[in-house]
Amino acid sequence: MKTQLIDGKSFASNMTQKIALEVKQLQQEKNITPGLAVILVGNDPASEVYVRNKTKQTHRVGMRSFMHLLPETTTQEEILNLIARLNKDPDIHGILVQLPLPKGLNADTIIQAITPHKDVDGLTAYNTGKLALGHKDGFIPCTPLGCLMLLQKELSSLKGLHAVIIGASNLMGKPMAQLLLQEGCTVTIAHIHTRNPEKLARQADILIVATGCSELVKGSWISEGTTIIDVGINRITTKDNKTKLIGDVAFEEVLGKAAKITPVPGGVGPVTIACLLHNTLQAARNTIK
Ligand SMILES: Nc1nc2c(c(=O)[nH]1)N[C@@H](CN(C=O)c1ccc(C(=O)N[C@@H](CCC(=O)O)C(=O)O)cc1)CN2
Ligand SMILES: [Mg+2]
Repeated sequence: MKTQLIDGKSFASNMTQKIALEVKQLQQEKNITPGLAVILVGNDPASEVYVRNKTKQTHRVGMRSFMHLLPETTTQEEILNLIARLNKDPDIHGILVQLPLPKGLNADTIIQAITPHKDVDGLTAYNTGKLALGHKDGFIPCTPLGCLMLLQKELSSLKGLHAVIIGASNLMGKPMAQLLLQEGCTVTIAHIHTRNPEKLARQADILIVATGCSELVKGSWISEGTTIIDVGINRITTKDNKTKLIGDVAFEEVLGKAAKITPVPGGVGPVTIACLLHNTLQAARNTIK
């Protein structure tokens, strides 16, 4: 079987082109320019790359970007005060706190301080509850939303398919399960305590991997014809001292077995950012009376 690559980069580029047109229309018709505030605390190099990409894409679609780069020593109270100000600022339609936060800060308390109608990461209890109830008017976390869009494009129907998700985080695994359940998939979530995850993976029509463990999923875990969404982005140093990005799936080993797979880089990552812009546009539109 020839494994087809799922091109997230071009999917994201199509999405952002459409969003840019819609931003222009919103400005012309309603005099509203969507504004996104991003809070980055500390100097995590990967987070710095993602936040830079977010800013670049925000400008590219014609939105305003408000960057808050805070030192590692910033206190919980200072971050909560900043969020309280951003919650009230009418120029800001979306607020996100880049994760992970430095040790000593309580990420949950900080995220829950974001007003739900500006929570474009979809991580507050309000938006999590909306998703669980199947309400369509909440914000859906960007990575699982992107994965769903890619699956809908690649597969004619998701109904009845067995989706196995490896990883149960609030950012990815849990919302992904809710979304696929609503699409009519039979969903299995595997996590750190799951026995024999390879056995579950072999039963998957769709396998979604978001663990942060480089190449955890081996070729022997994959049955012929599975569609794989690899959410992992792991930076490794090669023997010749170069940095390389690899996924949570041993890519070379699954070629020839999987029907389709998202590459790393160029798979899920770019679509995550496009979904952030999609949610920010929605947040701005929601302010129209
Ligand atoms: N508050 C949030 N924090 C984090 C999220 C999130 O959705 N909200 N997700 C990830 C990081 N992330 C976005 O924030 C993200 C990761 C990777 C990419 C991306 O475009 N990756 C490229 C490679 C880029 C590179 O490292 O060179 C690719 O896969 O092709 C976008 C967004 C954790 N934190
Ligand atoms: Mg990718």
